[in-house]
Amino acid sequence: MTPRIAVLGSGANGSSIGADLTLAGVDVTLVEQWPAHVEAMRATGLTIRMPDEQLHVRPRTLHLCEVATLREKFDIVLLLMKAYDSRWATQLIAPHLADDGLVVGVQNGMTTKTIAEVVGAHRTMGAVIEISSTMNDPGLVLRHSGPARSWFAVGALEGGPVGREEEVAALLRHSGGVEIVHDILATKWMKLVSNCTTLVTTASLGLPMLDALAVPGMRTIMLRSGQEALDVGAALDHPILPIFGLQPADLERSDEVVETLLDTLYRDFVLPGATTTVLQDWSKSRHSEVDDINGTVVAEAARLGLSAPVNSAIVEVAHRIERGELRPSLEVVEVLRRHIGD
Ligand SMILES: NC(=O)C1=CN([C@@H]2O[C@H](COP(=O)(O)OP(=O)(O)OC[C@H]3O[C@@H](n4cnc5c(N)ncnc54)[C@H](OP(=O)(O)O)[C@@H]3O)[C@@H](O)[C@H]2O)C=CC1
Ligand SMILES: CC(C)(CO)C(=O)C(=O)O
Repeated sequence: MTPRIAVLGSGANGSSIGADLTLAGVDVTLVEQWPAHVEAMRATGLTIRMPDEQLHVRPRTLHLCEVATLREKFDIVLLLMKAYDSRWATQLIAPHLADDGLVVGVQNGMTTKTIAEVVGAHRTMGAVIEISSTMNDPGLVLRHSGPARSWFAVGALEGGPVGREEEVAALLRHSGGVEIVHDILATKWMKLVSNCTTLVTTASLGLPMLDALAVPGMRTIMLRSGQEALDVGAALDHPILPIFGLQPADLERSDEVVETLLDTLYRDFVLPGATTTVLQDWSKSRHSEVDDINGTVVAEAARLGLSAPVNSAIVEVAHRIERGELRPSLEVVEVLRRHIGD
């Protein structure tokens, strides 16, 4: 029987993957919380604009409130909501997941265990996603990195559905390169290191990623943030593993890991003018994934009796921005320095 697939959270990345699966003839349904986006996809279709090509598809769509009308169960749910929405989104879809179905957290942040707490480790698959994309208008995604420049990792937790990774990899391969990994938590932590380096740091200046990196003093703050995350990962016994298609030999020098990740991300995935998913949230007046990214490093450091002053400063600044006390701007470089104590 043809597997029934859902993309739960069809924002920038969910829509891109959903469009690729629709074009490939997969039985896929896009479930989405932004009413105007669902209505636009139903009325005129979904457009994915990439640097070298444009896709236009008519996907099957569901408003979140229509999930309750579903009769058949899904075999695989690709969860592409923001990390902070993982628990309730998994609870929402759980009654509509087949007994041997899988929920795959195709997100930033350490969401795999959260998903497993809801549907069980045996129905959970972890994933790392590297697609750079933006969605500002309903029905239209600007995908900066097409399938040839997108990368995923897929892996099961211990006690999870080991051996079924290929079912998920086969789907994601329509959207980019896929590696099956044996230590998904360590692989996701490596992505967290990259995210700590780039996401909230550059967004807090209100600039596209490339411009923010060029601001004097920023590269140092970014690398220090990533290094703290890497150090906390080491204290958690996470090995250094290659992501973004790198090889183990590329990360042999432990003092250069964060810089290599940063340079690889900027070289292979980020286009001029591209803003982070965090700045996209802020520009829509939504809160960001800061607590799932830098906040996770601070929390894990505290649990281990360590400190993470740079990530603490970044969390504090992001919370001030989200409370409306600070605007993302160049002045934030100084604010960050003061919080760090430089
Ligand atoms: N975007 C990127 O470049 C990258 C993102 N990621 C990660 O992928 C995951 C998904 O991110 P991404 O696709 O960017 O997230 P989006 O914010 O685009 O989408 C996530 C969910 O939020 C909803 N949403 C977004 N804006 C609004 C709005 N104005 N009102 C109501 N709902 C809204 C989305 O629907 P809709 O947007 O339709 O409203 C979707 O359901 C995250 O974990 C992210 O960190 C990883 C690599 C790169
Ligand atoms: C592409 C980028 C930097 C932009 O949001 C990102 O979100 C990621 O690498 O996870």
